[in-house]
Amino acid sequence: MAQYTRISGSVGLITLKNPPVNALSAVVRQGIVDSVERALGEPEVKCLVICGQSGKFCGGADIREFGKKMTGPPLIPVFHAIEAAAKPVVAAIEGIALGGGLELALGCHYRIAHSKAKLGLPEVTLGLLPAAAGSQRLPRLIGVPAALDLITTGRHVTAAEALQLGIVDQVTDHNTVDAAVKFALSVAGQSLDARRISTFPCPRLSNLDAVFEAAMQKVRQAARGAIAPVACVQAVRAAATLPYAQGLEREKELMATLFTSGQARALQYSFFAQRAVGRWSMPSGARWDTSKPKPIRKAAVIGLGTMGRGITVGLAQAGLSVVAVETQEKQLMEAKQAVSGMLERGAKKRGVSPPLGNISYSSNIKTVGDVDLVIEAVFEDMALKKEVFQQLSAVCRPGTFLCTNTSGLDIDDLASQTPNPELVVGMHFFAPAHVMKLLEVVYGPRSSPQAVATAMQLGKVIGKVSVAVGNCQGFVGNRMLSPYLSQANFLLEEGATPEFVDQVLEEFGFAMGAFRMSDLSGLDVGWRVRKAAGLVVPGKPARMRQGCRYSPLGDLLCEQGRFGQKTGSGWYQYDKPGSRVAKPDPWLHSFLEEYRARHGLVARRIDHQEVLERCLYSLINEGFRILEEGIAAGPEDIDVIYVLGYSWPRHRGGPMFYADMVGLTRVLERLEFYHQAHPDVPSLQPCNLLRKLVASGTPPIHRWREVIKKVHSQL
Ligand SMILES: CCCCCCC[C@H](O)CC(=O)SCCNC(=O)CCNC(=O)[C@H](O)C(C)(C)COP(=O)([O-])OP(=O)([O-])OC[C@H]1O[C@@H](n2cnc3c(N)ncnc32)[C@H](O)[C@@H]1OP(=O)([O-])[O-]
Ligand SMILES: NC(=O)c1ccc[n+]([C@@H]2O[C@H](COP(=O)([O-])OP(=O)(O)OC[C@H]3O[C@@H](n4cnc5c(N)ncnc54)[C@H](O)[C@@H]3O)[C@@H](O)[C@H]2O)c1
Repeated sequence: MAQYTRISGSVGLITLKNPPVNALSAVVRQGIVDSVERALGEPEVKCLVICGQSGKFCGGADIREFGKKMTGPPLIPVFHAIEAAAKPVVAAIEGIALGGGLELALGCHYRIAHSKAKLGLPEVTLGLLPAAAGSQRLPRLIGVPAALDLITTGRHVTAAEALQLGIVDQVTDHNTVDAAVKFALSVAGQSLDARRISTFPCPRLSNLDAVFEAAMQKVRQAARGAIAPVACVQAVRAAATLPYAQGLEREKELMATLFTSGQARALQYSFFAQRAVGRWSMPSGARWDTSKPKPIRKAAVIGLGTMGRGITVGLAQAGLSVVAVETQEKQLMEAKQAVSGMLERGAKKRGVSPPLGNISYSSNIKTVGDVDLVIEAVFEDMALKKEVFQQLSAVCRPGTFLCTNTSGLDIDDLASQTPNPELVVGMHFFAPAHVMKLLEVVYGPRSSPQAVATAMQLGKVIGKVSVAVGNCQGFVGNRMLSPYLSQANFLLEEGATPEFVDQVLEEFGFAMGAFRMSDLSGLDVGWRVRKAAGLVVPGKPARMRQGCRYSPLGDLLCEQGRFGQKTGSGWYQYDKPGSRVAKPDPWLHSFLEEYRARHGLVARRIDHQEVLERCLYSLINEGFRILEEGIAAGPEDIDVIYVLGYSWPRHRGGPMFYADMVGLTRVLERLEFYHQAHPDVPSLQPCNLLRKLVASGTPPIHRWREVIKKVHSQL
């Protein structure tokens, strides 16, 4: 609702009330209409202030209303009525003014923001554009280049930047509503002619075509097939080239296409999924709302290689004390330098001082005796990790949580090295650990709910989206990647090239195809894992292992010292070791031809559809297995992991959402088809849960949990 009160006799105060973010639901919109009408009708009222309750101005349109039948007054006429008012209307912006919230403020005559407020038009991140006249008013207020930046990226700006850009008129450190009331009284009675943004001409640009061409090129490159950023550029172009009323028509037209698009559905699903994963549960029945985390003030990181350094930076930046341990003196010195550099660069960007003093470095594991939680990040070697866990158990005080950053080793096996296995969980970060948003929190059968809650909470403190998952080889993300990569390899054996497979996957929206990604992460990583699993055995018949089809292509490349970017060659060639520009490699093509000839394989023409279906559907099938086994609680968990950790295109929601969009019947049919053609590839055999979902009438994704529950109760 919107509450109307009178302040100091002559100020009408409208307070938006719709927790948690005062979104503009039908009731709130109606409340604004009624309150504005009332205030304008009261002769004693000289000016109006609009604010939001609980220190939040407004989070925009109510996203939960999208997709339902629209009721209540539409936003544009509401904002026009405010702008047309003969009494000054001032927006008092505390906390947030996002999307429709900022558009509401732009409809007001003045805007006063608290210094801690964040403003922005993030509609593009939901597959939309600011269609309550935001795309038309903002360029008129701050000019085309700045408006293009804000609208196409959806980034939030601070109050200070908003003031600099001209979005707000004043910033205050004090009570914003008081400041707005005072301000409103000071301008009451003055002409409002120069305050109605819709009447402003859009600031002229001499190089208009060039600016829009550059903007379009930029969004097309970054968007990887997303349609909303393109529509945002088109809408701003309309503001720059058309009168306001016609610009609004164009905005409406563009929004109509976006509003019902699959991409908008996917992005909005993704928005809610990222919030839903915080409400985790374990098969034991333990849940986020019944498990209390322990506060973590001091943490230790063991092993300061690629991952340990990033984790140390993340913890220190969040204000925690960190003991950083590395046994190799040379590595320790290098790590100290690298960590300090990362902290300094990060601090410079944010205009704060680097928290260098939060970290103490040591080569002695005994220095971690007084920490609350340890994150181990030594080499991916079970024997070494077990030794480290035994040492930790001896030196840490009772109750210290012991976490491992292993990429996929058995958490339970590690926990068994300690007298308190309930304190052990996986905290699986993604490289670079201080940048990537995803954290897989892995619980073993003996991990306590408090250990899970603590790791989830710590993830939140350091700015991650944490997803709780069960213990299995590779956990959720890497486990699903395995059949995807296998299919990519099989396709090469059957006639494709790395360039073609990558092109198809990149056109789908991945930042990198399977082979470019493998070259970046290092082919030796998987090789080591396969060796440890007994799959790389010289002299064994090549294309079968443990009764299943196996492609030794990656192993053969590693035997040649081709580890990817780091060695200057892998699936592609690079100018020099460490170079990032992948070029097709004629050597690799002849190597593939020789390989096929040696194994009696005849290269055939493979089309886009086959590449996409075999890579994606095998990955999705593994996702269904993970749900069936209860390793992930719901499809949202898997989708968040893939969007945030594996560059799955956000506008496609995630693998499980994509399966829902394609249609489960179709996914099942195609898997059956491919499995028939490749009976020695078990990952193509449709899993039971997928069959059950299809058999139960292919319910939409938000109802899968009901079927999953039934499957679990039958186990
Ligand atoms: C043809 C039709 C024409 C339409 C006209 C277009 C109008 C306009 O241009 C479109 C929009 O405004 S589009 C909108 C543009 N606005 C945006 O894109 C802003 C989106 N919101 C955010 O970015 C963040 O939530 C905040 C930064 C606001 C708060 O962050 P934080 O403090 O970390 O908190 P948190 O954990 O993130 O959220 C807490 C709870 O609030 C919930 N909720 C939040 N916003 C909601 C909303 N608008 N609605 C509903 N619910 C919303 C959220 O789901 C969660 O509840 P859950 O039960 O746990 O799921
Ligand atoms: N690199 C990635 O992309 C990535 C991503 C997620 C998880 N992981 C996992 O994180 C862990 C670390 O990987 P990384 O890539 O940072 O490895 P890395 O080789 O870069 O670093 C490992 C570090 O551990 C140190 N170390 C070894 N034994 C030690 C001991 N007993 N005490 C203290 N330090 C010791 C080594 O000197 C080295 O500096 C592995 O388990 C890996 O699987 C890696």
